[in-house]
Amino acid sequence: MTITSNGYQSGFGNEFATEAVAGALPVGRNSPQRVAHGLYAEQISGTAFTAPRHANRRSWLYRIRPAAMHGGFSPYPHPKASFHNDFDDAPISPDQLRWSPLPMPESRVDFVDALFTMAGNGSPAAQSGVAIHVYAANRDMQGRWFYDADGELLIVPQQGRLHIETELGVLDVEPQEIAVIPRGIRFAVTLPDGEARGYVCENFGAMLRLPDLGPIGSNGLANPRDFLAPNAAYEDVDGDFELVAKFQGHLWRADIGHSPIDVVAWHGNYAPYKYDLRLFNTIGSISFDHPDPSIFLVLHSPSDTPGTSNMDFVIFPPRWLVAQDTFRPPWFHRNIASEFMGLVHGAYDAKAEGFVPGGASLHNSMTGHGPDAATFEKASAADLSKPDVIRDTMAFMFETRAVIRPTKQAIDAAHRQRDYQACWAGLQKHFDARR
Ligand SMILES: O=C(O)Cc1cc(O)ccc1O
Ligand SMILES: [Fe+2]
Repeated sequence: MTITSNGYQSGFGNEFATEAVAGALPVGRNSPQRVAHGLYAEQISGTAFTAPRHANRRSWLYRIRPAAMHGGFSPYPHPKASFHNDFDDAPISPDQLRWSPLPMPESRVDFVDALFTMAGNGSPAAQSGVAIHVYAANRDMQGRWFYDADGELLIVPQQGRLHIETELGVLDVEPQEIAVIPRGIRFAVTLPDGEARGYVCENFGAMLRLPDLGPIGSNGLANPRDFLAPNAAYEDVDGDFELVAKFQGHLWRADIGHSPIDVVAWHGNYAPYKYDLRLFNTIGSISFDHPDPSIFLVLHSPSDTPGTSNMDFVIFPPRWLVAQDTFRPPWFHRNIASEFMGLVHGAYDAKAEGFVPGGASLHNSMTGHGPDAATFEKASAADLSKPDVIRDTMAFMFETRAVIRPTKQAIDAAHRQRDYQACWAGLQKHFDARR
């Protein structure tokens, strides 16, 4: 049961239309009395029916069997009990936190069973906040599919490609690309490279969208045409299969007698998509000073407060640094927002050591952080008469308005770097009032 990609349609949030069998898409109506080829018509809405038109998302699916057809749900015993939304109320320390990469499992584990919840805030019930997970998987999802009713999934592969078969078609993604699976869409992940590691932001809040560009103008940052949604691709397979669901913070399973990847045609603007982070058009300072990292915003989930996101997805891609009389790396800072960072590739310009691909850091609201001692010394002495180029790098940040609560398993994890704060210990006192 492997479906190959049927190609992509481009544009962020477009009104897409695609059919894998000629004539399967109804013309001029959504729900004809009898759908062509004996298909069932089914709508999936991702926003309220009455959401403003610019924010309204729904798609019509023409499928072999409706989504309602499966057995009853019972609790799904996740093998490691590591995938959840228990950001409990225990006091969390304001410490700076950092982790090495999640080790590859010793036994064979698929994408869903590999998910390890690092941190989060809010809740699916409140429809606000995020959960942040990592995965290290070495097995294909076989004969089972997953959907998340609690949030859309922003998947950031770090190592190994993912072949994602969704109801609406196939996404093939590799490190330095991202995939977004909307709430409710069923999918299975297989691993063309045998193993894979990465990060997942489960967004309980408003769907991810492109930011406004303000004075930047009508182009730049992530350009809408570079977002790709799949063409319809389906299989017609019966068997004893499993459907795993995440609903209100808990996992459930049901028997299903057929592959749910049976959507022969669909149209609409509620769809999975992928984006190559290497296509990001980075805007930066060409005079002086290091700008706020909001210039690196790829996608955001707005909150009810204008300009204050439920979650901002920000990347730090390769770029030129030319600012004059400027400390060029990220400055020392404390922010109202909370910052969970990961590294897909290369090195990050604020951290000379310790922050490695597959690793993660967490700097919560008002916790001081910034360049480590080695970076500070180097950048303070750098020759600014020539530009610096940062090559071979791809760091990212999930930044949220609410404090990000690490899970107990993340705090207790053997791969947490318990000496992280030492990276600032070597910063010298240089003050001299007479100089
Ligand atoms: O490394 C960080 O902490 C992320 C970050 C980068 C930057 O360029 C400015 C502020 C900021 O929080
Ligand atoms: Fe920061």
